[in-house]
Formats: sequence, C-alpha cells, structure tokens
Amino acid sequence: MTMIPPGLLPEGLSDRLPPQAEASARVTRTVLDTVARHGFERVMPPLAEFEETLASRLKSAQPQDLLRVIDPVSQRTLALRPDMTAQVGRIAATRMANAARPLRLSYAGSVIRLKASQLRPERERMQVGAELIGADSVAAATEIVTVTIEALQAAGVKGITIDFTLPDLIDTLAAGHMPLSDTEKEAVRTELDAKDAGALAALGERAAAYLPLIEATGPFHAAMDRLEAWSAAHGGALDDRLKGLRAIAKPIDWDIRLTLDPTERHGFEYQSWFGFSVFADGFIGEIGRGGSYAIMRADGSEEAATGFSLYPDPLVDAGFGMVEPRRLFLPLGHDAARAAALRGEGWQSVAALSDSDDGSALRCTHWLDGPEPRPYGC
Ligand SMILES: N[C@@H](Cc1c[nH]c[nH+]1)C(=O)O
Repeated sequence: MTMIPPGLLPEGLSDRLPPQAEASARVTRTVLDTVARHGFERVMPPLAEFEETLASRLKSAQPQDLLRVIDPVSQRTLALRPDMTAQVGRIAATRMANAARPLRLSYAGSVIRLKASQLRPERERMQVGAELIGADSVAAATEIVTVTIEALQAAGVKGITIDFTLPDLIDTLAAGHMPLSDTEKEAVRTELDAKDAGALAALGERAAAYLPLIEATGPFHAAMDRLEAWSAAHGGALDDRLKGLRAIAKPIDWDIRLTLDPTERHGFEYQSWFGFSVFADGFIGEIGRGGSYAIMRADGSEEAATGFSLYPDPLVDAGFGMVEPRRLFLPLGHDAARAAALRGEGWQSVAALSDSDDGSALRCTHWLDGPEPRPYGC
C-alpha cells in the first residue's frame, strides 16, 4: 500500500487556517444573526443520517450526489449531508411536527458532495440558511428573498443579483397546455439549458412551442414582459406564477439587480414553482440559492416550505469577515489585571511563556509596555 503523505487531504477537502477560519465563523454568525432578527431559530442536525431519510424527505430530490458510508453499528448505509434543507425538513416533519406554523428555522454547517462541480473544486462547503416551513406563498417567498438580501448586505456583500426562475415550469406546461412525452421533455430541457434555439426547433413542432422561453431570459422586467405576453397568448397558462414573481420582485430595492431565467434548473432539483439564485459582483457562480419546495411527511402527505441557503466560502476567500486584529503581546511579568481589563475592551492577548517568545512573530500588532499597548515598529 502506498503511504499517504501526512499533509495530504482527500481531493476537494481542505483546512481553513487563521485568520480565514475566524472570518468564516464571523460571516456565518452575521447571516444567522440577521435571520434570527426575523424570527428564524437555529437547529443543528447531524453530519450524517440514514441514506433513505436524507434522500426521500423532499419531493423530487435526487439521491445520486451523496457520499455514503456503511455504519458498522446499525449495518445501514449512512449518507453525509449534501444540503441541510432536507434535514431541516425532517426535523419539521417529525420532532417539530406539532410546532405552530409557519415554522422558521435556521442552520449552519458543512455539507459535502460526492463530486466537485466544474466551477468549484471543493467537495465540502459551508452552508448557512433559513427555511420557512408551512408556506410557499408569495408572502413566504417575499420574506425569504428579503431576508437573503439583508443577510448578504449585513455581511458586506455588494453588487447583488437575484436571478429568478420557475423550477417546475416545464413539468407544468408539459402536463397541461403544451404536452410533451417524457423523452421529449428531457430533450427540450437539455436544449433549453443550452439555450440552443436551432436544436430546440429541430426536435419537432411540440418542442418548438417552447422556443419563446429562451427569449424570456435576461434583465427581469423586459424578460417578464415577454413571458407575460406569451402567457396571455396561451390562455393565461402562467399568469398566477408571473403575478407572484412580480409581487416578490416589487419590494426589492433598486440597487439589487434582478434577472429572470425561467427554465434554469441547475441546482433546483427539488424546488417547485419559485426559485432564485444569488450572484454578486466579482464572484464566479452563485453564492446562494433558494425557493419553494414540498416536505414529505411519514403519512405520505406534503407540507409546503420556502427557504434559502448561502455558501459563504467564496466570500471568505475574498476577505469578507476579516477584522483588523488587535493582538496584544504580554511580556513575562506583565500586569495581569491591566491585561484582563484590555481583553474586556476587545483586545486579544498572547501571553509570553518564556523569554524567547517573539510577539511580532506571533502576529501581535501591539505589546504591553507597563499599562500601555504599544504598536510594534514604533
Ligand atoms: N438548499 C438549497 C437552497 C434552498 C433552501 N431552501 C430551499 N432551497 C441549495 O442549497 O441549493
């Protein structure tokens, strides 16, 4: 067997070192504190669960992206969580089944996927979010989008874009006004993903009816106008959803860019009528996502919910959550009471253990000179 070098971690897994580890905690705390101010209370689900309970809790969830392990204790397959929304759904449907609705829960923790995506090499990511259980109404969606934006702004993120989508749009149209077989539906989805109008038209007349959806993509209001016109020409097929989207977008401040991509499905495996991705200037790919979905209860009934999750790692990599440290070196024989008082004022202190300890090498910004903190280098 080849020896694994001691510093090597499995592909896609990494350490966070100082000061980023603290910055990550700070960004996460900011998001949790923001949602707490809107009444969301924290839950802490475990890192792993029985595979079946994790994969089947949300309607239409796809189980394939799970990292699995066999549990020698239960002899069952466990899965490491790829997303905490399903776990929050389980808690809501079981231990908190009798709690009053709407139920507002928040969470933060690491999630892990089997494979990294093309855009992001890491398989483990921090996830922090909030779920509003018991409603998937326009009011619920409006609250979730508003809170998402507020949480990002509290973390200092600027240049936010919210990209709205209608995750179950194709299913709804294919089952109603614009029928498609299952194979046609998959082909239509693939071409819509690629925004390939030629290939979509080439699939035949029934598929070609979906062409206007490619054009209804881009800046929100113009794209909505096109989609509304199209809906009107199809007996108002989408009127309710479009009215809902307009209402959700209405209270959003002008400095948030809004776009629409009605058929976007990347990352929207279980969301139902409404979904959104969050982007920010300077970041490749989305930094968060949310939408409405259904939680499956043990008796087979469903409960509506709406929520969002943010993935703060790219923010932390870019320096969000960093604060200028005030790190104070305490030489041997320092005044312990004065040091305690300074810690009370927010200083971090690093006490010398021996004469050879070097405060500046230990990344202290100041040292305690009698009662006074003095900056290094002065
Ligand atoms: N958990 C989902 C986003 C979401 C939360 N609630 C509803 N949708 C994700 O990370 O993609």
